[in-house]
Amino acid sequence: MTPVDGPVHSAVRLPGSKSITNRALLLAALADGKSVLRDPLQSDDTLYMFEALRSLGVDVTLTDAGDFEVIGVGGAFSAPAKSPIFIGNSGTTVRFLTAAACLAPAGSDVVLDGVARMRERPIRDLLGALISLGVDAESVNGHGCPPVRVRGGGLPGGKCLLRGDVSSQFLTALLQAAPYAKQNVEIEIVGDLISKPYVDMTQNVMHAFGVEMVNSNYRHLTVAAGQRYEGREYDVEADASNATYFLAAAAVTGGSVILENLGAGSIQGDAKFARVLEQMGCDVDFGVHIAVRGPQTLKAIDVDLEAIPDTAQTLAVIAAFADGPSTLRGLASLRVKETDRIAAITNELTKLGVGVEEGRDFWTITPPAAGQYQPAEIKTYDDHRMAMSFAVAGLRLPGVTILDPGCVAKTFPDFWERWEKFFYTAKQQ
Ligand SMILES: O=C(O)C1=C[C@@H](OP(=O)(O)O)[C@@H](O)[C@H](O)C1
Ligand SMILES: C=C(OP(=O)(O)O)C(=O)O
Repeated sequence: MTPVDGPVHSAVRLPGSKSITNRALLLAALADGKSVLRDPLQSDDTLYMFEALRSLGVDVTLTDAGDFEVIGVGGAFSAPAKSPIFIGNSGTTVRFLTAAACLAPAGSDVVLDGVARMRERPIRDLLGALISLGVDAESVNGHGCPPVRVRGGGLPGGKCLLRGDVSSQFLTALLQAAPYAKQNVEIEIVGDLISKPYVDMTQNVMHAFGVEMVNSNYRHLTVAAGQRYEGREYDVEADASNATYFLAAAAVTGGSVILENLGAGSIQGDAKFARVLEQMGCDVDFGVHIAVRGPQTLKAIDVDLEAIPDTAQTLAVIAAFADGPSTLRGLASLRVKETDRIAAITNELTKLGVGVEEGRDFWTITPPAAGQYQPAEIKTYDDHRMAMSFAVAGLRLPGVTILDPGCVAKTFPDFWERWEKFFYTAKQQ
């Protein structure tokens, strides 16, 4: 990569949100009637969901306009056409479908499997909650990770306990399937719930498709039986997690960036990342568009990112250019994502000459003195967010090479084209 020679002033339109696309696809698939999802994300993760739903008998198509058209199955999937259904390394797809798979016909088994890393990502607590709700479900290899097998025949429902500190996707998965249970579903969260804004997003998308839940302070959540999703036209927001790399460009170069299609009304917690940059000295306009102007000198920060985990790697790289040591906390869930993200960031920032102290759930990141950064080949560990975060370092430092840049396809297949266009547009201004 070639560093930029001054502040970046630019604007960007982002593709759709992964998290919203995969929620909307599933709810539209379960709904009564037809849905059209506008501006959805087309990437590995959403295409795994798309293909899995097709295997479960859902008529879902991609239109010439780039929309997803979905004919809902009214709460009852068909027996799977494929076994196992392959879901790559998509956490949302495997967790959401593990809960919904019991809506396949009685006597059929749905098996979900993924890449080697997916076979290390936890799902035990979700299976335990489903079993409490009357579903026959198991981790096929008995180690609490995919592949999973779920027996069709419906969701009896009732009460369950669910650990909150591993992944909020377990809770989202249960809530999304819950309206089709025979009895009300009541979930009690044990311990603290992480990634809470994703549960708000779930509530918002379920509401948009006509289903209500009661969320008592993220401790006790209830969905009444007998509700049904209704097909509709639905606009998918731009992806706020993937917006962070562009905002970071403003922060580390002292430039300015406008997100053309993301604003304060977003239902994504990660849209608040701009507020974190504000604490580092950026000027932030949080209006119809989110806009960030970077300062002359970025201030170091001490911040808890438990609510917005997908922004942590972006901030780690930004912190490497601040005026002193920063501490990023609340990161325990990063250990079980696409890779062990805590270790991956420590390894790769260290190669650049940055001081990194790593704990179970935090980093303290100390920038080197000016001129003491090192060139490096950055490993990406099959993690899209490693590639996109270190693209930000490449704006400031010579000699940054990103290995396996194609791993961005998980959520942002044309990231590199848009990143280049972003700077091309910048130079025109
Ligand atoms: O519900 C979602 O769409 C997501 C929740 C988060 O996972 P955890 O709840 O496991 O932190 C996030 O990291 C992931 O990219 C998407
Ligand atoms: C953690 C992520 O994805 P998932 O858990 O959905 O695989 C991510 O996109 O950063």
